[in-house]
Amino acid sequence: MLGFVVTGLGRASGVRERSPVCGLSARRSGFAGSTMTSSTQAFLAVPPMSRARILRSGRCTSVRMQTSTMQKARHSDKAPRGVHADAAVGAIKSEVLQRKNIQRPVMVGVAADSGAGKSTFLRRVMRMFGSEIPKGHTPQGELITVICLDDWHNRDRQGRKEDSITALDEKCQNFDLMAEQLEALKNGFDIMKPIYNHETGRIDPPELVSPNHIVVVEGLHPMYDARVRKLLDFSVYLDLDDEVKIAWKIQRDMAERGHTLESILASIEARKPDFERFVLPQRQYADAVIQVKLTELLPDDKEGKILKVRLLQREGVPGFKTSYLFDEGSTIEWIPCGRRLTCSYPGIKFRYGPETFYDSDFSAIEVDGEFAKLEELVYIESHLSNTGTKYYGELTQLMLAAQNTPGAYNGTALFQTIIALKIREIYEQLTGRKVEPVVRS
Ligand SMILES: Nc1ncnc2c1ncn2[C@@H]1O[C@H](COP(=O)(O)OP(=O)(O)OP(=O)(O)O)[C@@H](O)[C@H]1O
Ligand SMILES: O=C(CO)[C@H](O)[C@H](O)COP(=O)(O)O
Repeated sequence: MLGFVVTGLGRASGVRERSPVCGLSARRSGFAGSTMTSSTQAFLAVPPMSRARILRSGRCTSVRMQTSTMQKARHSDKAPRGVHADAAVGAIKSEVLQRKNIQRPVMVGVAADSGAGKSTFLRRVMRMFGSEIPKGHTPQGELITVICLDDWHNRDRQGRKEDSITALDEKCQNFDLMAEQLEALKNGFDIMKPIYNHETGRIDPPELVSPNHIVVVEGLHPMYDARVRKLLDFSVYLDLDDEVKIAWKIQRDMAERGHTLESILASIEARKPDFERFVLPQRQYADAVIQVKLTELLPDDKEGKILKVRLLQREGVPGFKTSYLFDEGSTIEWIPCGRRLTCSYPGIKFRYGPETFYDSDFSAIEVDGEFAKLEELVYIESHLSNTGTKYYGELTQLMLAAQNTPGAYNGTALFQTIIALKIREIYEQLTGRKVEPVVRS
């Protein structure tokens, strides 16, 4: 038994509303400074409930420490310049397991390049579990926690510059620590996870993250390291063609961040070799891939407003019943425009069929074009099966509820919503639990 008083922990600085994932305009927060202070050490020794309270309040109170429940992570000091020396894993199982009655955390990986729509997708997923996005660095809702893998970058922005290395490079991640901490979380232990602060480009002292019913790990490399990959119950890859990536980045970075067209194109080009080397290969491991391409309904369209979106679903994944159109396993082309579905130019075309992807059995649903009226989607929904809905029309209701989000009228929202429903279904299948629908009929 140890016993001392924690003082001067400092404030959780700059806590502002942020997106569920890395690097969106709302900025990340953390504690000031980047090395482990005696107060941080003392903090690690406080029981998890008290630590959580301190973190949530953003204030330091004097806490008399009863017992030590955290230990230094084995791989914490492997990073260059010892940046992760203060990371830790729980020495005993998290009290959260009992309090929330968690049987086993279900872990989901979401991989994509920066700007590929992870935040937009994860907002849909979080809404599926009724979670408002909590404030703070890592959103920890009642049912779901979303962890950004940028937090295991082992060099800060300056360090990357000095070493001429991009954030996508495998050498820029502390995979040993990532694997150790995510495994601990999956096995029911709290962790003190590092923070990569996108506002300052620095690595901040760690934050407490506890196991949850569902833990999503998202970012550039969730399926890169075999040890992390094996922890995942389900994995998703968001796969944008270059033209679409450029169109979305232009729209965001020019409109919202004041970048020039030249600088956006240059940054995409500069990242490309490492993207192809370190991020893209993870696509082969994904259980679901959402591909976003330019439309084929308009010849030579480069604008990126009308999209062809494909949902590739791996067959045979435990708990994952693949969705299909009309008749499972057959090949279908469908133009639903007519009396039951209003279409505007250039129309809408669906395809469904089995497909071999990286030598594995997949099925693919594809939609090219835009929906004119979301309330008519129920007609499409009535021809889709295994969507994971709990009542007839739930998919349409969810699409309607998110009608002001990016891609609401095309296949990106449709397939992202189906995958969010699938994550709910997989969670239920793997745990035997039930989750109430958030949007009622
Ligand atoms: N389905 C979509 N249709 C059109 N635009 C989209 C879609 N999804 C995302 N976008 C736009 O693309 C940009 C990037 O999206 P988002 O922030 O979700 O990506 P991200 O992967 O989280 O990015 P980062 O990693 O850089 O934070 C945003 O401007 C967003 O509005
Ligand atoms: O690809 C990224 C994933 O979000 C970022 O560029 C990377 O994490 C580095 O962040 P920053 O540019 O804020 O230093």
